[in-house]
Amino acid sequence: MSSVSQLFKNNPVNRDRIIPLDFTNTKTLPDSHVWSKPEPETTTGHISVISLSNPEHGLLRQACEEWGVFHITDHGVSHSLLHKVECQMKRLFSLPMHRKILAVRSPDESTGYGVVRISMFYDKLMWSEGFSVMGSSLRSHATLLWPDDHAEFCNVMEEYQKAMDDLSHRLISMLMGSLGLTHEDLGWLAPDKTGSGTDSIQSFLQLNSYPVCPDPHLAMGLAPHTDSSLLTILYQGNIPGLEIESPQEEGSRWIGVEPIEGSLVVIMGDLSHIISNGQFRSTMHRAVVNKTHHRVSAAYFAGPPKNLQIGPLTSDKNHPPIYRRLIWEEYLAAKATHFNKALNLFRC
Ligand SMILES: C=C1C[C@]23C[C@@]1(O)CC[C@H]2[C@@]12CCC[C@@](C)(C(=O)O1)[C@H]2[C@@H]3C(=O)O
Ligand SMILES: O=C(O)CCC(=O)C(=O)O
Ligand SMILES: [Fe+2]
Repeated sequence: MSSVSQLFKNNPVNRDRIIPLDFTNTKTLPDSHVWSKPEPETTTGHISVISLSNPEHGLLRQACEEWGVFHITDHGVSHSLLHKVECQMKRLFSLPMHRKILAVRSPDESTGYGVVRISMFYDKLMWSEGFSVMGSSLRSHATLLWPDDHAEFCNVMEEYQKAMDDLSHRLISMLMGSLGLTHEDLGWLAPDKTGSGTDSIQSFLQLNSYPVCPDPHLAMGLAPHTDSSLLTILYQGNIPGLEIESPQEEGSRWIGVEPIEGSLVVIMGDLSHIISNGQFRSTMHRAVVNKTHHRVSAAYFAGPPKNLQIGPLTSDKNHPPIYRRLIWEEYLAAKATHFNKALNLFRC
């Protein structure tokens, strides 16, 4: 068992915060899902688009420092695989509730159907449902959803995870390269040819579904949070919904990250903020919902290998480390208790 899975055992979610509302049978927004008065209109920003065929370190670094988010093109993940992932997500979330519930995540488990874990930190419920995949239990959960017909779903998700493993290795190397770090500085980041063993990154796949909502201005798809990963690779199809907090007006303005056909979105996580000694921004983001389109997204979270200590990689005497060293599991445990205040607990 991975130590991240062990962490779920130690931090179980309250059972009543796992099963989502049956959205298909809900024609008006229940009070439990009403968030706030309407906020100011979301604006759009110039989020960088970086081609991985010829990435420029300067541009990459600037995107990580200013926004903490960027689009990637020429990433090598085929259109046909992205299309298959989207179809399989829609297939899963369109199942009737009585069937999805068969694969519900148990309170101390990482894999299965349910609401996202951060739900426990908010009084109101979110207008979303998810399917989380970690480790080897994908097939057993998919069998519960489709007793005779789960092979296609599993094959597509396994192929996608493999593609994301490769891509995240490349991205992590590039990002660290943009900070002037070499493979010697980062032994473990050097691509692991086998993709296995203790040296490989740990990952987690979260499939999100945001059903059509009767009153989107009063609902929340996914509440504001930062990701606890090194980085997250998000496939959001072509329906807008992802928003990031404005770097200039934190806490008051949200900027929509408009989908770009065939691109993927990279979101810097808290651990990249730590490794870069506070230079990379781990952006607060959220997902909003809409009245006409069912939106799905697939978020792949990449973290360091099991039990590997990470910390600020800086030898600059003028900028001593501002965070202490930690392992991913330790950080996730802090996040599971202190949520958005977790990062501060690791400041030197
Ligand atoms: C590996 C992880 C990242 C995550 C917390 C978790 O331990 C498992 C669930 C992940 C997820 C997926 C949806 C959004 C998110 C904020 C959440 O509630 O659960 C992330 C978590 C995170 O980045 O902290
Ligand atoms: O669906 C989205 O656009 C955002 C998903 C996300 O932030 C997450 O899963 O952590
Ligand atoms: Fe996120």
